[in-house]
This record gives sequence, structure tokens and C-alpha cells, in this order.
Amino acid sequence: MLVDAFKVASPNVTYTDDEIRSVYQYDSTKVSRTQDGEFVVQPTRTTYEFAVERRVPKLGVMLVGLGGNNGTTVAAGILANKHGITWMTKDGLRKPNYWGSLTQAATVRLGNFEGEEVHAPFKALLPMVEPNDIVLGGWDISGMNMAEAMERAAVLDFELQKQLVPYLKDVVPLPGIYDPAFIAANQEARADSLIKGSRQQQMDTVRRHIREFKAANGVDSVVVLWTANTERYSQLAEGLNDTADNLLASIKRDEAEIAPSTLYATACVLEGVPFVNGSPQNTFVPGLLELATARGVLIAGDDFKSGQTKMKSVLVDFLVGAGLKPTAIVSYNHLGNNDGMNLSAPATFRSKEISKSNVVDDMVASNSLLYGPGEHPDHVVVIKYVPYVGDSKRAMDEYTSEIFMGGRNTIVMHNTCEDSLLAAPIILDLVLLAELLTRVRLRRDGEESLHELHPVAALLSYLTKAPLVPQGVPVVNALSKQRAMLENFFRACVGLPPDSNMMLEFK
Ligand SMILES: NC(=O)c1ccc[n+]([C@@H]2O[C@H](COP(=O)([O-])OP(=O)(O)OC[C@H]3O[C@@H](n4cnc5c(N)ncnc54)[C@H](O)[C@@H]3O)[C@@H](O)[C@H]2O)c1
Ligand SMILES: O=P([O-])([O-])O[C@@H]1[C@@H](O)[C@H](O)[C@@H](O)[C@H](O)[C@@H]1O
Repeated sequence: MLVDAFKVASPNVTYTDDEIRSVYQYDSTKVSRTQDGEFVVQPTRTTYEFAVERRVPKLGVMLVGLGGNNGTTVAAGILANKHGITWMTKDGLRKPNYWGSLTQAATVRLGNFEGEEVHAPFKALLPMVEPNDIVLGGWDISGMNMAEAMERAAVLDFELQKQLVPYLKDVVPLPGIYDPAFIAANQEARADSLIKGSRQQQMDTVRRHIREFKAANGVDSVVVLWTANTERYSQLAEGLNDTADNLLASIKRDEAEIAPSTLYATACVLEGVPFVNGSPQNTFVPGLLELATARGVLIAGDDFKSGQTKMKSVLVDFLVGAGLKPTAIVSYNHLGNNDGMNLSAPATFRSKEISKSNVVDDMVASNSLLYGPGEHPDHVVVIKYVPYVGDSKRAMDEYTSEIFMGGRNTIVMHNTCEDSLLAAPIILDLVLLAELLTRVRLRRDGEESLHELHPVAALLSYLTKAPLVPQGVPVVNALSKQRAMLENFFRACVGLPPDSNMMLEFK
């Protein structure tokens, strides 16, 4: 049974016109070691108070890379859903949906009603913006209008594209900050709509664009998300980008090593606008992390987890969790879109190789019964550019594991990932959840007053390959744990316990 909406009946949950307030008992553990070296685990219970603002804002979303495959697919998807556009294909009539979005198309278990399992849409847990209501804008270094850019992307059925042209043909992304030193040289041909001037002037222009977009559309808040090309890593250096002051001074000095993505992100932090990085480059240099934290502006990233890596974060979790020992992981894929062309350059590929490789680290580290100190599986990532396949990425993986008594198991997988059709709903989840998290306040027992979450939004880990977390916080990549972290946090905000899956009432 699916219920569209529900209320929690509990003395610990209060619904006012403005807020949902809950008092939540957070159960965890404390591990300690006695003087004779024995480990002791002590259950702990900490009282938290949560407050979630119920008023959902009129949300503006500005995509960096709006004219790309992902950007045009997000724009097309919102329009098709908003206007109920259907289209005919050789397989019959197609209707718009938000499948692939955790918030819009996934459910959570509420319990059991007269012997029937009851679920609700994930988005029913807390008040959030409806994607159809998003006001979309953004930047692109390509000045092509969105209708032609959608055709260039060649992601969507043409019968659908035809119906969307009237909505998109007069929409041209704002010019973008282009620095050929950070993306592949093969991107130069499309870089014809640029923000001129020094890095300071470019950043100031982006800040002005954000303010003008907000005013022109009458939106209450804005979230900016990077879905532009993958950049090479920026060098980290003392005096350059190691502190907030040094980063701002470096931008003022027009330092060449400050990447466009860091300029957009710094502009957002200075405007108090959340910034999400959907690509693998190290946009969030230490100085920017310090600036965002000091100003309490939400930042999140890195690199959408959409297909091949998402599957890896499930399969390796299953293998290691089952006591099987992955010893070799080979992840190959080829794709033919502009992202693939940009990644054909060694420096930009390296950014992606890092984010796609580190995703198993936490799972391997969780089981030293299998892996000795410093031991880890052979792990290879290969990406090739094959224009013919376009956005339809072909991922081929081989997982070899050691099993009982010297045995070996090999899993081979072919996974056709329609990259933008998988990424677009993830982009929507990222911006909807980023906005929602800015309306959450919490207070741990002993703290004086309610305060916002840490600006580095580790809760969005489920949606990224390389989760950005506050310093000292463990990185979790296992998909099931990431989903549980997000769902259980939302459940706590409405006073519901985690779903323990014990189902003791039936035992
Ligand atoms: N499944 C996925 O599609 C997926 C998954 C994870 C990460 N990503 C990342 O998302 C990003 C976008 O993917 P895509 O397939 O849409 O690529 P794309 O090349 O089609 O789109 C990127 C767009 O960004 C524009 N651009 C580049 N640099 C810019 C800048 N500095 N300012 C403004 N615009 C700029 C380009 O002109 C292009 O239109 C890539 O970095 C990719 O690695 C994609
Ligand atoms: O499918 P996934 O592993 O999440 O990630 C994808 C990579 O496999 C692909 O090679 C790359 O071009 C995309 O940008 C995306 O990063």
C-alpha cells in the first residue's frame, strides 16, 4: 500500500503552521578500551531537537553547464512533466516521469496496516520543492540556444524534442567563465559565449547574474549546481588557496591557478547561495571550505554517482559484507558525448579516475578479516571516447573475488548507462535536498539553541561518487548506508525511528 501523505502521532512531534518540531532519541554506541586492553562497547542515547521550516520557497536553480547534455535534459524533463507532454515512439506512447529520482520516485517503509506493508514517497517525509515548480537558468560557455543544445545533446526522443522546441528556442544560457587551462583543448570550439575580464571581474559578474536571476524571477532562494565539464585538479598551495583570505586575495590578484569552478563556487558562497559540484575536480579548495564554513553556506559534491560507480558501490558492499574478498576490479567504459570528449584528455580523465577509484575505500577498510594492513583490490578505471555511442555509455566491469578454500569468483557485467537520463534526476535530487537542508535546524542535548547543519552537506553522499564531508568525518560510499543515512535523518526530523528491518512483531 502506498500513502501519499502522513502525519506522525507522537508526543515528541509538533506540527505548527511554520515548523515541524521533533524531539528525537538518537541511539548509538561508544567504544572504549579498558586498562587491560579489553574493548568495551556502550550503548548511548542522546536527545536531539529538530525543527524543519514547513514553508517551501519558490526555488531558482542555476546550472553551470546549462547547455550541456545533462543541463538540457534537466530542462526538458521539467518542462515535459510540468506541461504533461507525451510522445509517441516505436514502442508506443511515452509519458513524462521523474524515474531515477530518489525523492520523486522512491519510497520509504512506514510500517504495517492490517497485515499490509505501508510505504510513502520519499518526498512525503519532509516538505520539499516540487521539481515542476523550479525556475531554471544558468550559464554555459556555448551560446547555443537550449532547443538547439538539446538537439546537439541527442539524448531525448525526437518526437519529444519537437514539442519542447517552442519552450526552449528563445532560452540562451548566460555566458560562462572559460579557462582552457582547466578543460580539454577540444572544448575550445564551443567556447563562444564568455564572461570577459579578470578572475575578480568574472566572479563579480557571476554574483551579479545570481542577484539579477533572483530578482527577475521573483524566487525566494537559489541553488547553483555545477554540471559543466570536468576540470583538471587545481594545485593546492600555501598562500594561494589554503585559507579563505588567501583564496580571495588570489582571485583579486588574478592568479592563473584559480579554476572557473572555484570562481563560481566562491561567488555563490559570497552570495549565500548553496553550491553543488557534480563533477570530480577539487573545486572546494581548502580556502573555499573555510569560507563556506565561516559563512554557513551549504556546499556539496563531488561528481554525480549515476551508473557504473553506483553499481560498484552496491556490488563491493555486497561482496565484502558477505565475507567474500574482491581482489581485482576492472571498470571500463566508453561513451561518445561531449563529456567523453572532454575526458579524453589525460588531465581531466585523472580527475574522474580518482573519483571512480576511491569509491571502494570505506568498504575495504571495514573488513580487516579479508584485507591486511594497506592491502586493497587491484582497481583499474578506463574511459574511452567512442563518438558513435553518444550519451549511451557502455560500462563493462569485471569483479574477481577470492572465496572459500582458495576458490575464485568472477562477476562480469555489461551496463548500458544512458548517462544524462541517469544524471538528470540525480541533479534534481541534489538541488531539492540542498534547498531542504537549509530549512533544517537542530540542537543536541546540552547545546543552548537550535542551529543549522554543518555547511558541508555530507547527507548528500548517496548522490555523489566522492562525498564531500567535514574534516574528520568518515567518508561512506556504500550505497545502502548512504541511503539509510539520508532516510533515517529525515525520519528523525519527523520523530520516526530508523527502519531496523527487524520486523520483530512478526517473529
Ligand atoms: N551520468 C553523467 O552524465 C555524469 C555522471 C557524473 C558526472 N558527470 C559530470 O557532469 C558534467 C556534465 O556532463 P554532461 O554529459 O552534461 O557534459 P556536457 O559536456 O554535455 O555538458 C557540459 C556543459 O558545460 C559547458 N561548460 C564547460 N565549462 C564551462 C564553464 N566553465 N562555465 C559554463 N559552462 C561550461 C559546456 O559548454 C557544456 O555545454 C561533466 O563534468 C561530467 O563528468 C556526468
Ligand atoms: O556511471 P558513473 O561511474 O557514475 O560515472 C560516469 C562515468 O562512468 C563516465 O565515464 C563519465 O563520463 C561520466 O561523467 C560519469 O562520471
